Amino acid sequence: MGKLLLVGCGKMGGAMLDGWLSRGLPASEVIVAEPAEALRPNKPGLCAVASSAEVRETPEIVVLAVKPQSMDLVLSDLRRFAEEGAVFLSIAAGKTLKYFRSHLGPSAKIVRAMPNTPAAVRQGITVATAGGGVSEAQKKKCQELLEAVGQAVWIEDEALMDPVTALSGSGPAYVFLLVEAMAAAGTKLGLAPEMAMQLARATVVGSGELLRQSAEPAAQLRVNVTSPGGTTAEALKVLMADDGLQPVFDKALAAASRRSKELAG
Ligand SMILES: NC(=O)C1=CN([C@@H]2O[C@H](COP(=O)(O)OP(=O)(O)OC[C@H]3O[C@@H](n4cnc5c(N)ncnc54)[C@H](O)[C@@H]3O)[C@@H](O)[C@H]2O)C=CC1
Ligand SMILES: O=C(O)[C@@H]1CCC=N1
Repeated sequence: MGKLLLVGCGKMGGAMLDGWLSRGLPASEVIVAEPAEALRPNKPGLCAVASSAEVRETPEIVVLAVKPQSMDLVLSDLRRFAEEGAVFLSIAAGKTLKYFRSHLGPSAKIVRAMPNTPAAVRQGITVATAGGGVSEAQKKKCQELLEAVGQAVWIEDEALMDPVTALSGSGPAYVFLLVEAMAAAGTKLGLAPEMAMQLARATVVGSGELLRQSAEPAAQLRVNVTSPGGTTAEALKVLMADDGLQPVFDKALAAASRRSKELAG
């Protein structure tokens, strides 16, 4: 034992693999199972196969980075590793510890985690929860894997993984939509589409960096932009009205959280 098996090398699995390798994990310690040839990594020392059925040696950790809808099929071949004591680190939306125990055996060691796509630039945030039987040393190893692509936060209450998925897991999409919506609104006011997109993008990137570097809370950073009687105040009257942005986000996150629960089955 000792190797790491990554099952699924798509957007998230690929980003995590890049993070591990750039953090110094030797490629020879990693096996990747990925059916899509174009996504199967071709790196010196790294063993990449089309299917986990080809993997003989029991890995120390199996990272599950396939779609929730593919999970049943993937697990049918991996139960043998659970029986040998491998730890399973799943990043799949919705799939519960109970679900994994029902497929991998009641004593399977499982960590359920929810990262996000800024992991691709090591700026992700992952929330993780460990099932029974996972030792502190095993948790630490999972934490190292997750921290290779950003921050990692542990929680005890698994039920919170649904709202976590709705907030930080899906959250990057909301921010990108905000960029699209700001650019579209600017275009409607007469800006050329390319210029509107350049301004919207730079504004979100710059604001993100300000948020990262500043000790002030987001609400104060907002106040700092808002000159009394000025332009921002007029926009915020619309965005902060009773039918403004908050009820839209309330509805959107509730829908995502509900979907996370549905994916459990
Ligand atoms: N994309 C995102 O923002 C996030 C995704 N997730 C979770 O990560 C998981 C993967 O999502 P993405 O990377 O976005 O999807 P993806 O579709 O980019 O990657 C999934 C990969 O699994 C591969 N795959 C399918 N069947 C397989 C099998 N039998 N054995 C090995 N590999 C197999 C596919 O070929 C594909 O490359 C999902 O469960 C999703 O819920 C979690 C957090 C954020
Ligand atoms: O949309 C999804 O289901 C996945 C999980 C969080 C982000 N992407």
